[in-house]
Amino acid sequence: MTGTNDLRSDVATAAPLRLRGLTKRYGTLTAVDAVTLDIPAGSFYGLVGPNGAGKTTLLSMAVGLVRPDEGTSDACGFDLWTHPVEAKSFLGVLPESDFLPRRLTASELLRSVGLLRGLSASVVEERTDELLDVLGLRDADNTVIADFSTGMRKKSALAVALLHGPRVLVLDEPFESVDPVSAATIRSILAAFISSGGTIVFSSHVMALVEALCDHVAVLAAGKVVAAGPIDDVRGSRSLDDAFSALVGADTTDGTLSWFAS
Ligand SMILES: Nc1ncnc2c1ncn2[C@@H]1O[C@H](COP(=O)(O)OP(=O)(O)OP(=O)(O)O)[C@@H](O)[C@H]1O
Repeated sequence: MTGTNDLRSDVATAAPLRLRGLTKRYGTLTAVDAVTLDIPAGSFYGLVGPNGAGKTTLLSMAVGLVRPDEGTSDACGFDLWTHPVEAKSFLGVLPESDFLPRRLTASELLRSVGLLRGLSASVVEERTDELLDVLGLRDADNTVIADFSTGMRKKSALAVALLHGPRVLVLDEPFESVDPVSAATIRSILAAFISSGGTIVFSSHVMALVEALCDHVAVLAAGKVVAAGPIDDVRGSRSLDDAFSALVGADTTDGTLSWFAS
């Protein structure tokens, strides 16, 4: 059996995230069907697909939140299920669902999470202060999370994902419900994270955002990867929007409902 020290020596060269044959079934539905993807080091990787394509299920399996029926996920060389503590230490995760404790303020949340993740009290204080300022949450710090707007919760969850200094960020719809000013802030934070050598995987429905931010993209449809790779290869001479429609099937309805004219 390979020991943790042997595995750790491979961390520098291992792919930040390596998915092999990930499959999840719910009853007769195969939500994710044998997905294999390598997320290259330093990439800004977009995951796109229609509603119900399996993006959240795939990302949840990739980070160890949902157990796959088949397949594996490795973060920096550590399997999420056989070496979860090591694997998760490299990951910063923004899940889709609202998991935040409702009775804490953002700073109470960050302090608790930081200490639970083994950071020293001084580092936790420093990073909490910085995150509250950068994400514009300082003025809301006399408000508990239960009274936050959806966008404020999203920014608090992003702060939680960033706190321990992960190498890989896995973000499910990070820009959903976020106002344009906050979205610009989040974009700058993500760009700085990439510049400092990090890797990001994020899901989105907004093709313009994926085109503006990402160098790689995977298109998921009905649980399967239908295209993946450098974004220029996937879209070819088309816009990503057009490539997406061609890959997943364009909407052929004209949007008219029978009672519109009555
Ligand atoms: N816990 C669950 N139990 C049963 N079915 C589920 C469960 N979670 C997801 N599904 C189903 O799996 C499929 C994929 O869902 P998923 O949320 O992963 O898609 P998605 O691409 O993230 O969708 P969206 O873009 O709408 O957020 C859907 O048909 C969904 O109904």
